[in-house]
Amino acid sequence: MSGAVVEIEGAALAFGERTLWSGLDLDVRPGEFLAVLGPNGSGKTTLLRVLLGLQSLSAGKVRIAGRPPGKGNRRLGYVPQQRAMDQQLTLRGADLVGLGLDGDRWGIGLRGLRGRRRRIAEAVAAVGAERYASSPVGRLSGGEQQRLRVAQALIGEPDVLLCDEPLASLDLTHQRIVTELIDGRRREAGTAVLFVTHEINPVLPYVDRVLYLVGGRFRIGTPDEVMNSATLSELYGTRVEVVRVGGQIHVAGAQSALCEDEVHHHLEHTDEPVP
Ligand SMILES: Nc1ncnc2c1ncn2[C@@H]1O[C@H](COP(=O)(O)OP(=O)(O)OP(=O)(O)O)[C@@H](O)[C@H]1O
Repeated sequence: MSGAVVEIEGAALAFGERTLWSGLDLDVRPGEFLAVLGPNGSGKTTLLRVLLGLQSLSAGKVRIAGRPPGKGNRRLGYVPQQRAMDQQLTLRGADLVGLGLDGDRWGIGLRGLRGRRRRIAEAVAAVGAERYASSPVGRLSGGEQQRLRVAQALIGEPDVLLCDEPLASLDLTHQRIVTELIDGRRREAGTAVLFVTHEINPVLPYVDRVLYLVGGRFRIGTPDEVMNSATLSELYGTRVEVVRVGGQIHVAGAQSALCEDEVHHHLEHTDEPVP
């Protein structure tokens, strides 16, 4: 036993002729914060789907807390990519958060019910969502819905938290609230965090290691080891300039190396920070 809570060994994933990544070996320790970066279509979400047991590997194996993914693995929390919820959805915010407790043994009776209510209230308060916790989620803004999803993922006290661009629709204040919440959880409870993001800067102070995927290749290391001109130039196969300004990382020049149209489209603004 390596002590890692996520163990990925010799993993490969291909769809038809296209290999997203192969030869991926990665152990994630309890409490570690791993940022998963890479351009559109590089396989970031697919990696999370493998860990969730929703996608099988083409080769290799994956273990979460020593067990295969899927199989009722309650050790996982998941914050999906932001998608607007159906406006007609009448489920209340607090009930959405409470779904994260499903499968917990609350027992029957008032004590179980009170305990459940208290935990939901605490989770709602932790993301600052008290004001709208009783409203139907379909009527809430994208950012409000996203804070409830984070509360839902954390309430089950997971050993591993999988986040798919959880900051995408949040303003700067709520980006900070959510990242500090996730950071607090991993520090206090040793939850390992795999955080897919296009933008490393909002989480840079927390990141222990980066997994950077590009066109079937990848690098794993500390932000300093991966987010530098030499490493990213090698990964993209062209000259890429990485500059640190005021504690932030800016990447320029990667777009010319990317051959997929959608990637060009995504990166067409030269001053946009490249993932
Ligand atoms: N079940 C599938 N069958 C075939 N191709 C798939 C399947 N699932 C994903 N893909 C393809 O694999 C590629 C990687 O998708 P994925 O969603 O993992 O990328 P990503 O890195 O998360 O991208 P983005 O930054 O755009 O969210 C995409 O080209 C996608 O179309």
